[in-house]
Amino acid sequence: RYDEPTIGSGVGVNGQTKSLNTYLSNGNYYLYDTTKAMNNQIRTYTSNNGTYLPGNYMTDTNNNFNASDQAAGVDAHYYAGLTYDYFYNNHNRNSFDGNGATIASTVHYQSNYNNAFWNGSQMVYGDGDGRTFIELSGALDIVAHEITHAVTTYSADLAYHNQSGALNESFSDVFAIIVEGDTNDWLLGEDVYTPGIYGDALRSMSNPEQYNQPAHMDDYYHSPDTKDGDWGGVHTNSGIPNKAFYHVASDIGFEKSGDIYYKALTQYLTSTSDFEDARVALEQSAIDLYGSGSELQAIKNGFDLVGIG
Ligand SMILES: O=C(O)[C@H](CCc1ccccc1)CC1(C(=O)N[C@@H](Cc2c[nH]c3ccccc23)C(=O)O)CCCC1
Ligand SMILES: [Ca+2]
Ligand SMILES: [Zn+2]
Repeated sequence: RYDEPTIGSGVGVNGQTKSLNTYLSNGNYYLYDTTKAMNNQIRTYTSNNGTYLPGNYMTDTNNNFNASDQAAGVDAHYYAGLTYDYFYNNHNRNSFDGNGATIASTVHYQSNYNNAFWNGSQMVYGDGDGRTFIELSGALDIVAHEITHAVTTYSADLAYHNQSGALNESFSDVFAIIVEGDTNDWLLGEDVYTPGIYGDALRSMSNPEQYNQPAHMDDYYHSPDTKDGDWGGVHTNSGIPNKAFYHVASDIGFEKSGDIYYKALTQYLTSTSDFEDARVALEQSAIDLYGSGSELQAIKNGFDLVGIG
């Protein structure tokens, strides 16, 4: 019997059916995508509500992943593929390390786990408790947010505390929004957050204050550089550069802003960059790509409006 790449189907967290790149081996179909460049692989596992990582491969006997306990894996796999495609097609980056690293995701981590994370090697997704969240891999913006953390680690490696940490967070939110690619969608996590409440989200790029984030340096949130202080409030102060991005992308669109932000992240920013350094890096990236024109002006304007001089 030959092992071979196959195309299956699956039903995601929010009930949509999608085509999946799978792999047939010994009569079982695996969430294992070998179709990307240089045979980069996208592999999706389940922790079966435990804490083992990566856990067990998610498999199916008929290549139709439509069971309710498969939905989180379907979306983790499919959205990892979409995010891989974004970085490869728009920035010629082969996976998060630029060298075809395997993208591994584990779903059903712990029980009722209301969060997700990149653990330095792979992505990990909780199922949510059904009230605050449903399975977190069901949101493309969350999957893209996590994979961008890996891109950042292999590029600027922005230290995860204080302003560099808030930038780390902001760049993950920025590429989450760009990968989703909907100019009306400035929200993060809306597809899996509070299923009982319509229209709310974890964060808003256009209106950070709506979810208790500052949108201006005047309101910078001073928090302890500790785990309990969210390392100086990295998920709070990201609202300031996030709002700047909202202004920039509203001016020049997702394609140009994506190219400027990618160049800054991969060629200019370093682990200790702060908000001012980010402005300088983004201005320089705009000049490199487009000269001193409207794109540069958009960066200046966006950062002026949030008080980053
Ligand atoms: O990647 C990240 O920045 C977040 C990683 C959080 C984490 C870190 C280390 C160990 C475990 C979990 C995860 C996400 C996040 O922004 N989490 C925020 C908000 C949040 C989600 N679930 C929560 C539960 C309680 C409190 C806050 C939260 C946080 O952890 O602050 C990103 C997109 C959605 C979830
Ligand atoms: Ca969104
Ligand atoms: Zn993050």
